[in-house]
Amino acid sequence: MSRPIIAIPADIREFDGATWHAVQQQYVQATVKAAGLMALIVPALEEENDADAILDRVDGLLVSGSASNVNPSLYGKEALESDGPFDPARDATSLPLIRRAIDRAIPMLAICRGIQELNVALGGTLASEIHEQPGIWDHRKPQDVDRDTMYSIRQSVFVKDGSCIARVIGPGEVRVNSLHRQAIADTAPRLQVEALAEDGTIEAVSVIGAKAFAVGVQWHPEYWAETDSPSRKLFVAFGDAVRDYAASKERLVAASHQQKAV
Ligand SMILES: N[C@@H](CCC(=O)NCCCC(=O)O)C(=O)O
Repeated sequence: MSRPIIAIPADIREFDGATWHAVQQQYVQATVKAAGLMALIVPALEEENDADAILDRVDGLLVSGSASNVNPSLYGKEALESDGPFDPARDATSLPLIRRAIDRAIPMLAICRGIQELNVALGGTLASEIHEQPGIWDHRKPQDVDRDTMYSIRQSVFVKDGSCIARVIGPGEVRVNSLHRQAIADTAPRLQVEALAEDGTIEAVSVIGAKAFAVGVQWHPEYWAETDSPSRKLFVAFGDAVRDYAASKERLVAASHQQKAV
């Protein structure tokens, strides 16, 4: 069987005087090297999206991080300039893909902005500038440092016993990186909280009743997926779920061909 393929929704970025559909290398690298899959970058379209047309052709969905923020209008709040930068095309592409992947039991891993999109897609809300709240740490990415330092593992989160993530990386304390200004405020009804930071920030969720791997993490397992054990385990588990889905799809196709041949 050839490598299963996962969809990664792109961001819209502007550089060199042009508009680009972009995904950071670390997500593709972790997909190929740690999860053992192939990645398909999905253009970010503000209109004319067709989530099912994409999902018909892949075996999983990886929703990546991004410096842009989900537009607050998508969770019932007024969008202030200070809530930016925004990426409406990314929002319009990711949220339908997330909802349809869950409906169709297609494996999904959502990272950082991705867990925030997952929460909003299922009816939850986000809090901005969480470091300004009393008792909440500064989870933002360190400034003016090299990328390895920016993504350095520097925070403890506590994985709930019996959770989906606990079955992958074990319950209890795990060390992770942290690069976000927003976080889940009201958890969507269909999500269960799976890990918390010491300051109470929600760091991981899973979809209640999901028929496939459907997990979101606020940290960045992709960045150290080849060297950090919990990061690698997450990507291997995602890869295994995608391979199972691809194999079941192949069985269905073979069975329908057999039926036609009779
Ligand atoms: N914008 C959201 C999500 C943060 C996120 O995905 N961070 C990844 C960092 C990407 C980069 O800046 O290179 C938030 O701030 O909460």
